[in-house]
Amino acid sequence: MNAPLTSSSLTPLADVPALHFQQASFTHRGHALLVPTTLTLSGCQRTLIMGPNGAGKSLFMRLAHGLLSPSSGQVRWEGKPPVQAMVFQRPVLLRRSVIDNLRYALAVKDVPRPKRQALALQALEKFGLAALAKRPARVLSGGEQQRLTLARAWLLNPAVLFLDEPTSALDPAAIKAVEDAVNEFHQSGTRIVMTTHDLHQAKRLADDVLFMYGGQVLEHTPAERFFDAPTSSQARAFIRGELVW
Ligand SMILES: Nc1ncnc2c1ncn2[C@@H]1O[C@H](COP(=O)(O)OP(=O)(O)OP(=O)(O)O)[C@@H](O)[C@H]1O
Repeated sequence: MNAPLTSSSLTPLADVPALHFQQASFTHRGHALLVPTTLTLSGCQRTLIMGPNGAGKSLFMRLAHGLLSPSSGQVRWEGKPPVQAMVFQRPVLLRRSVIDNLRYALAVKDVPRPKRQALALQALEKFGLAALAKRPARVLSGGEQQRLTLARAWLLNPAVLFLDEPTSALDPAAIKAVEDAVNEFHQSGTRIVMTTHDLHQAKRLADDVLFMYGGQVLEHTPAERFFDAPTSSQARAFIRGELVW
């Protein structure tokens, strides 16, 4: 990460509203992919969602972000839904230049045209992409594309940033760049909700851990407690590397 983005694009963050799952479930063709779940995400925590393949982590996150609606129960923000951004495992970018991807995001956000170029350039500088500004976004390497999606999210100044396995296809240096960015979002007051399969990454980043298995949230606890003394046998097996699905 380079220089801080001083003229933060947009308004400072107010307190991040709580997100309540109230008996929220998701069923598909008679299969309960998320059993009725009640929990609250609050504050500016970095919540890491862990669990084996198929546990329901992405599904949970899509429900939280509003990309899916629960089959029963509610997923509800306390008050007005905040500005949110989501970063996926495979970056979703427009077939445009690197800088145009950022300018477009600012246009959608109704940032006045004269300000867009300067803000986009600052974000590129911050995420180490300035030299690539004019390159087509889709020819960037995986790590560069992920940095671009983070730069775009940064310009949106989200109160909540969802990340679905954002580093699973990246090399160690690119992983570090993403983790540094996540921490900068966190320090600027953004709540982080992120899935990962990497226990070491979860230990580095997590304030709290949400552990899922078979469409259930089995644990939602402070990270230290989760790693030192998980309460479920499934989480203990997962931490030992013995729970595959
Ligand atoms: N929109 C959907 N409609 C129907 N089934 C879905 C939907 N989303 C997810 N599923 C199913 O729900 C289950 C959980 O999927 P999900 O992607 O949430 O798992 P995950 O824990 O993120 O797994 P992985 O670690 O492999 O990414 C899977 O069996 C998947 O096929």
